[in-house]
Amino acid sequence: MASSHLLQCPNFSTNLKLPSKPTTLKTTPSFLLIKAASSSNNNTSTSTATSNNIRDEARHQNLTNPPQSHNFSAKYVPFGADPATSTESYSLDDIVYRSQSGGLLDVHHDFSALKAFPGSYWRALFDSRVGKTTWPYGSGVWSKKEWVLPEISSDDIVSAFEGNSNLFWAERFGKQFLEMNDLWVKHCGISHTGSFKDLGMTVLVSQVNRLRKMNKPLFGVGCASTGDTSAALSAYCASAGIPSIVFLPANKISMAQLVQPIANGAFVLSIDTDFDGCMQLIREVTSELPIYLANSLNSLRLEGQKTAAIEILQQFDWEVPEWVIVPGGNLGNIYAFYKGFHMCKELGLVDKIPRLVCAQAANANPLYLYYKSAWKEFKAVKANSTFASAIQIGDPVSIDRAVYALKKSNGIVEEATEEELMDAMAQADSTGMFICPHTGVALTALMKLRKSGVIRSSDRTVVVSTAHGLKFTQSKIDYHSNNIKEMACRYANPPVSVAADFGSVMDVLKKYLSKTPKY
Ligand SMILES: Cc1ncc(COP(=O)(O)O)c(C=O)c1O
Ligand SMILES: N[C@@H](CCOP(=O)(O)O)C(=O)O
Repeated sequence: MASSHLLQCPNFSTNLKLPSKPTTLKTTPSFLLIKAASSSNNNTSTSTATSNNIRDEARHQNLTNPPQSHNFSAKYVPFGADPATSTESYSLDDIVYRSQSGGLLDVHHDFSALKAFPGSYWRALFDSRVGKTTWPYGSGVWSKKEWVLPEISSDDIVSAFEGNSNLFWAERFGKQFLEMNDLWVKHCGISHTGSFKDLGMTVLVSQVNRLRKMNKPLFGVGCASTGDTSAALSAYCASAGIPSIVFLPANKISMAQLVQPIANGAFVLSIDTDFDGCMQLIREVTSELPIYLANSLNSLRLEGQKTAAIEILQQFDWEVPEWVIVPGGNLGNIYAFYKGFHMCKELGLVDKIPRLVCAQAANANPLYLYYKSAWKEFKAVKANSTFASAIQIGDPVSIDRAVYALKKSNGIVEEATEEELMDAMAQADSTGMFICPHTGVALTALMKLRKSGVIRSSDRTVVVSTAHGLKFTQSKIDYHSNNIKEMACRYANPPVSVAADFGSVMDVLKKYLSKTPKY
């Protein structure tokens, strides 16, 4: 074994000498490309010393100063299988979504290789990459590349520098409505296509890019969607020049969501069914045609989504919050959060994981009903219409993953009626946020758990906001116009129509000032 690791710093001209057994790394090395690097791609045009963009720069660094090789790797294994006894596994370069028994798959990382480096090393490495433009590590997802897709070449990555999303201190909302002073909202929807799906899609489309360069028979990528997966898929595919095909339930997604894949040049099928119907169809189609499946049934997606959990810990300087609340539909994301937290604990970055809460709309609540039956019997439901339209899902593909995550994290499932979720959204907006109805579902869960005393006033709590409110303006317009049947719209704030003359405007303002409490 060599006596030292020579790790090449991408941004600085000096090489860092690290001890051969990196057990304690007290100072932040400034940094370390632990090279991820099978260069199986055929895209390695030999760059000269003059680098003219960040991708070329990364390629040039690798050619001129080959970084320390490593043996990090990942493969597909059947979800929930005991690694000690199961022999079934697949390369990530295989096109496979299900195990032999028809069950889910999981991406399994070689923990023994990752564990050769202590938690302090990983914390310092991840921290060193935040806020940079270095390809591809400036992305919040690819800053954790060794834990995501360790073997992909940086050249094959399709990224919009996603992640690194705002962890917002909800000071006024916490104080005013919940008597909490340590409430945070992780704004995953303030993102390239306006939802957390970007985190998973950069990984999936990057892998497809690699597979196509390997001449695997893949014409394009397809998904069923309630509007956010399709937006992310079409944007990342368009950026890489890969065809995308999206199946959308007709008249069940917002205009803003519908126009995203249209604008990005996807082949859009508007199908007269619900999301579960579209999901069934895309599964059948992708087993017949050379179209790669991009829904979270494909476990690659969750590898990207799990980085939001790591990012939360990082943003708290590696302190672990008590609670993390996630709205759930197809149920991949709740497992992705569990996986991110679990990896941080297993690899010594933190010493515990938060308790997870999965929040569902009462109109589409199969997980909630299952939880309430003490996990006795799962029954898919017919999902009814909900303002939280992106989680109008009755037969979630990741049900087993969600149950696993909740059991392992001492988790809870809550639900929100239409009135509760819309009121919660309006309340949050009235304190300066502009959230989506799904975040309203998560906030309702928080309100209920505060009321019952399960979540205490001082508990550090993170609510995951999954999409941008601007995608769901029609629901806000309906609410603030008092235009929703059988809903009181208690926090509606409709505009006042007034004639265009000084007297009328003054009358209206005087009335307003006399009624409004002074701050
Ligand atoms: C905005 C939004 N929030 C929450 C979810 C739920 O995520 P998951 O399907 O992973 O449970 C989805 C998609 O389903 C979504 O688009
Ligand atoms: N909300 C999702 C539903 C599909 O979920 P996925 O994570 O399995 O792709 C969407 O926006 O389509």
